[in-house]
Amino acid sequence: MIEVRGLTRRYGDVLAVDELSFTVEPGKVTGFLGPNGAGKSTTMRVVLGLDRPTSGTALVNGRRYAAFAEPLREVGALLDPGAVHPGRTGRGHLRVAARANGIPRRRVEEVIERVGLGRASRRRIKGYSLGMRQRLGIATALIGDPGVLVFDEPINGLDLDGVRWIRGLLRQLADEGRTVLISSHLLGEVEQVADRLVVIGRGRLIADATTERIMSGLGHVQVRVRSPRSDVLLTGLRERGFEVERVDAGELLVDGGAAEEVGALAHALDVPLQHLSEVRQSLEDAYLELTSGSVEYQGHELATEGAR
Ligand SMILES: Nc1ncnc2c1ncn2[C@@H]1O[C@H](COP(=O)(O)OP(=O)(O)OP(=O)(O)O)[C@@H](O)[C@H]1O
Repeated sequence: MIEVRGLTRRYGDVLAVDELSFTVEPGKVTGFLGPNGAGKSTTMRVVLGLDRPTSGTALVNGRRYAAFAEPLREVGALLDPGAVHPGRTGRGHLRVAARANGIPRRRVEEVIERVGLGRASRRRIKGYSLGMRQRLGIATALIGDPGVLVFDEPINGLDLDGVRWIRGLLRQLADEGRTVLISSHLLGEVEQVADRLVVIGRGRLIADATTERIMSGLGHVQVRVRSPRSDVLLTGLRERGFEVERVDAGELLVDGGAAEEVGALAHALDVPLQHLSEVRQSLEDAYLELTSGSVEYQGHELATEGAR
């Protein structure tokens, strides 16, 4: 389990993380979402003991990272897959990591197998593709068989095969009862694999709930309607509290209702319709709007879920 409580991190004038609190539970994949600069990496670095909080705490299994005598056995991290010695082979890199942490050498072969690095593990890292570097980074994270995993942007930049593979692996790791936290700046990357989402913007918590709940709160629906008597319909809709925008002489865009309601009202007013449809804003657009802070987007619906 990871518990972030009232975490604040300032860099001079920049408030990178602002009073952030959330919990990452075992047995689930939790997506940590927010646009570039939202504070995800900073939060993860504090969790991993690589940065100090200005105030607040970040605990792994109830303790600060620095308190662990053998941290790789508690928490595995993928932060920067480029930060490896390019002249070493993948296997050599894993052996160094194992030796430095008192981990038996057989684990090296086990993790090579698990991430599907195979024969590539005998080649020098400088010749690795991004996907292979990512697999090596994950193998390194898994070497101590930790119960908690923290992966910063593990899906970013992978090809379709790589994305499928990593989603499958994340699911397995959670099903084994591990705590899995993955960051991303794209909703589309994590919506399929994450059970829960913690969404942040400008260092602050925006939403913390199941993926299903957050997805159903996103995506703004409008009704597009065309009628030769659109002025009558416009008046009728406004009288009933709908927000209506006139697109042109015959076409209206209606907020806050479903197509059936608009159709039923048109029928009641004896207004003929030439077109009636629902238009849903793309989820990615809705998410960007939510995180940009430009709109208070269904704030209550998306607020932190009490019951888990
Ligand atoms: N060492 C640092 N010194 C100064 N400012 C920093 C430092 N690290 C991060 N920041 C700033 O803190 C803010 C949050 O950055 P952070 O990297 O945590 O965001 P992020 O959500 O991980 O974004 P990205 O997806 O781009 O990695 C940004 O404004 C960033 O410029």
